[in-house]
Amino acid sequence: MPSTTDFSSVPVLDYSLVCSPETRQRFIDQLRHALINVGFLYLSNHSVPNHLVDSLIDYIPGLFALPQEEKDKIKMANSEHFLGYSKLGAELTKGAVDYREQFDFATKHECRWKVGDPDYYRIWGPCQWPEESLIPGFRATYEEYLEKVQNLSYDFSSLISEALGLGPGGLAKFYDEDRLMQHRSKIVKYPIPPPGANDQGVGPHYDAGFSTFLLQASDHRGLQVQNLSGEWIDAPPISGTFVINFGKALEFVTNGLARATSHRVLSPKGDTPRYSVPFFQNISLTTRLTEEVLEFPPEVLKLRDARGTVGSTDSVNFSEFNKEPSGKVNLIGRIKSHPDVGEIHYPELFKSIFPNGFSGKGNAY
Ligand SMILES: O=C(O)CCC(=O)C(=O)O
Ligand SMILES: [Fe+2]
Repeated sequence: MPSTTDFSSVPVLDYSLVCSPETRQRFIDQLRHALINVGFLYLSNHSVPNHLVDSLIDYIPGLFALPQEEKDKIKMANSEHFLGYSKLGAELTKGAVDYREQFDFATKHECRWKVGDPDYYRIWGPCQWPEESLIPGFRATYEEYLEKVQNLSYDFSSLISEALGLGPGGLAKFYDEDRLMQHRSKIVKYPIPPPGANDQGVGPHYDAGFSTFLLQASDHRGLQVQNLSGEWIDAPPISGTFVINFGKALEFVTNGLARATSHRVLSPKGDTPRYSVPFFQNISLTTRLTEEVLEFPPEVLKLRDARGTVGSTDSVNFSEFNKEPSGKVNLIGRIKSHPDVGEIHYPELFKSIFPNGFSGKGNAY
């Protein structure tokens, strides 16, 4: 049954409340509500400088306007780390084609894999960048942006932990030292679909990790999130904010206290494309979530019970968290989203996921 705490809009939280001892608790209370009952929030007055966000946004149309052969030089199929360019229609959600074009990037990282290590150690590694002379300054701007969002994501993780009654360091054990961590981000273009085509920008899905920091980089509606009764609620762009949502890993380790909320993007209407830049905060590759039990105060658990059960959604999920290390779960997710890349770089795992080869339809994410 849907509960009375069901939401009809996504709450906006003002990060500046955290800075003052008089208002900090108000922020924590709002965050607790968003974590348990919504799974999504907007964050205003955040710590990533506006000028950096604006510079990144300014680069985006030019990035997609690079000559097709330059984009193809850095195609994702080159990369065992699933980093690089995916042309329109190359990605699947639940077996259906997403109508978007994108570049997957990530924070700086040296791949840790060596012979004998598990295959999922190879999922993180260096990015493929477009030729500097064709888009001067883009790489440095985006790298600086990623570093700033990464810092915000760690600060925010402490706030999540506090909001759930674990104290500020309660989630620290899920991250390795910086050298061993990588967080992913991508720059996405949702073009206007041809007349008569369906409007799946990206189909309903959950994110995998702890939290996602989404920059809506153009003034288009399209992002929608599913509430407890299954209705799709709009999350339109609000200038100066990030949309933050929580992923399956956080839901899993908090025993359902934090919600991973299903979301989707409808293709834009009008005559200009929609752009967005999600940042996915990862957790340690080697963590096995079933081995990490967290203890929550009873008053926090009561709030989860008051929420009631979450109705079924038509989202895909990351059900393997109950048996595999986090890196392996992510690798399986990447292969399902990008089967062509998976088949090249992880042929054995690809075969176990798609025993009859990939038909273009079926059980993909
Ligand atoms: O483009 C957006 O607004 C959201 C994208 C998204 O949910 C994702 O890539 O996981
Ligand atoms: Fe998402």
